[in-house]
Amino acid sequence: MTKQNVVVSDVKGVAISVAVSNQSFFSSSVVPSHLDAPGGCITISRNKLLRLENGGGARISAWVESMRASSPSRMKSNNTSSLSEKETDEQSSWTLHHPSALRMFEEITSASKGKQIVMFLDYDGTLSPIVEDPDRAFMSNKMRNAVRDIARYFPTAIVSGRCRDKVYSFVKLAELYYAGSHGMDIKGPSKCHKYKNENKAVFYQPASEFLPMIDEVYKILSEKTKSIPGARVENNKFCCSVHFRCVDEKSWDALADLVSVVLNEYPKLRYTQGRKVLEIRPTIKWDKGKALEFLLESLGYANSNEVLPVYIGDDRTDEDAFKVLKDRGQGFGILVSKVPKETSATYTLKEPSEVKDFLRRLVKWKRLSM
Ligand SMILES: O=P(O)(O)OC[C@H]1O[C@H](O[C@H]2O[C@H](CO)[C@@H](O)[C@H](O)[C@H]2O)[C@H](O)[C@@H](O)[C@@H]1O
Repeated sequence: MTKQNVVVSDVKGVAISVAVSNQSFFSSSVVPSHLDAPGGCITISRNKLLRLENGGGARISAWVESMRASSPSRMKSNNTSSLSEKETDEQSSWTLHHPSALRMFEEITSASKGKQIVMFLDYDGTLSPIVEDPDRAFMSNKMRNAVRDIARYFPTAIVSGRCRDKVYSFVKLAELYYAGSHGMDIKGPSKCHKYKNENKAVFYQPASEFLPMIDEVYKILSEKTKSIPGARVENNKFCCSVHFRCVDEKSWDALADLVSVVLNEYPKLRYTQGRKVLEIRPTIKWDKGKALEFLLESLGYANSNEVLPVYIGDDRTDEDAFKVLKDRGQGFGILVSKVPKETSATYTLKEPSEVKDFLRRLVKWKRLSM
């Protein structure tokens, strides 16, 4: 399989990275059918890309293509009996390369010998199930108890695209670190804590100058998207989310067009894509991966071999953190997904309930080994 990276760039330099393949494992004929698009980039076939480049609305088409790649209406059942032979092969190959973190539990705990595990947890789709209304993405009490227990033994951070206050209002655990707005709003625990290197208050907001701009764009987008039924804009403080989960697919190009026109007026902002959401954010080089590095440094593990970071997340934006771990050759990224995705994570878990099982097992193992 040959693969070539192409960047489709809009007039203001908002770049959409497109991985093109001739006979791609992740070609468009496969991805939209039952997958969320892979982390960090959308993958489409060369023919489709040429059609996009030659067409007048290449930029918008590419946006919509990317949005379609995570369409629920195109998702097939997870029941493997409804998958084609090719898809079943892909599923098996993916499981082989990204085995279950539950199945590889012993490998994970042996790798932690003599090291401090530091736990990083994404929120939506990882601790809480994905639901239509972002204001009702509650985590269960059982999950909260599992996270509370984990934090008793390991420094634990919630790393979310949501604004920090909002994600805190869902998690409600004062003993955790929180990195909201895709890591652009970091704060240490407010409750008494006890880890070896926790001796200073942690607080960092690398995008504070963008606050008025994001607020302005949030107001503009909220107003303009009123014409598109189901569209919803969420103010995440240092970034904002344009949700299209409840927008009819026929209106996606109108929504993409609208967002793109607004972004053209703000060259210091860019967008990335999550699960049925366009994330509008500053162009600064800061993401969940940088937040992970910042937190490790704050905990005294900047260049240390005595730490084993474990990051669990389900979204494309979590790929930045998986990549940091891969590049450091340290710790494990665990992707929450039932279906194959291109990822830098080492292991997988299928859904939030498996995340809970994994956290509980880790706590049990730690208690027994003390
Ligand atoms: O980094 P995360 O904690 O995963 O946050 C990413 C975005 O999550 C939320 O949106 C997603 O979950 C919603 C509730 O389940 C769902 O309705 C939406 O379609 C998903 O994209 C959150 O609302 C966004 O602000 C976050 O950026």
